[in-house]
Amino acid sequence: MSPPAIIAPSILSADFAELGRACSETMAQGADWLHVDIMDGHFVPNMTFGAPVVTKVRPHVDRPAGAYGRGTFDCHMMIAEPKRWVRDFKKAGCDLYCFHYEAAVSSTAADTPEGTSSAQTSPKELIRFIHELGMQAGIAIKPKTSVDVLWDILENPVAEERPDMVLVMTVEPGFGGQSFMASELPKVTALRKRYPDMHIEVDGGLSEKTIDQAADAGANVIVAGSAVFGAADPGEVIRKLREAVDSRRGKL
Ligand SMILES: O=C(CO)[C@@H](O)[C@H](O)COP(=O)(O)O
Ligand SMILES: [Fe+2]
Repeated sequence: MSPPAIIAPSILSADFAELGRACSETMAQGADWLHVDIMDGHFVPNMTFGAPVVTKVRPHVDRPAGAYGRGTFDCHMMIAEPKRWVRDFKKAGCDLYCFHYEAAVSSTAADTPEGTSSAQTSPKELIRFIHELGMQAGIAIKPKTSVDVLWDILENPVAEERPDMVLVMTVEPGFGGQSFMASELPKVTALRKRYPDMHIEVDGGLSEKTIDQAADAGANVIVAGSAVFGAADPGEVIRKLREAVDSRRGKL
């Protein structure tokens, strides 16, 4: 049976002037995780914030012990140098560090604040590093990236080098409020068929209108920004997203 629904509102659509309060309120309305979009203006044509903001927001949300518990900070790293920021985000309170496959395979040497090189890292080395620091590791793919790039990474016999979650983007990364791309769902279907127990996250354009398609394909971690933060009753939206996923468990 596929894992239960995890609803992860994207705080990109929250009021940044009230970020701590927005996070604690969303959790009280029934969210499981908080999805934290980190954008660097290079990997995507937009910027958000870095580890210092995560450090300040983190204490507003309780985090019970154990992986994937309520209050998990699911950091979606839309950044050109994913290896460079792993330590900072760990210190800031990130629980799940989800980097982009495209960034990992194309990142080039650069100096870190410690003066060491963050030269090109293979996805498996990056996953191992994230695990060594005690975080869960996710790997994300953009719409133009084939799901086929993931098979070798997922089939790695070394457990520490395998991701805990795959994120299939259902919009081009960079902005909230875009239209859902159903064209990406065959990737989810293929992943769910091979990996019944794995967390598969979808991100971009998820709402009460699009959740049925995503849930049918087998997604269980649902990111929703504008649909939750723009709703008159965010708790009701979270409840409906959860129900759509959980009602399909065991039928996929
Ligand atoms: O990563 C991203 C965008 O790049 C997302 O997490 C969006 O923030 C989701 O927003 P909605 O499409 O749900 O409004
Ligand atoms: Fe995201």
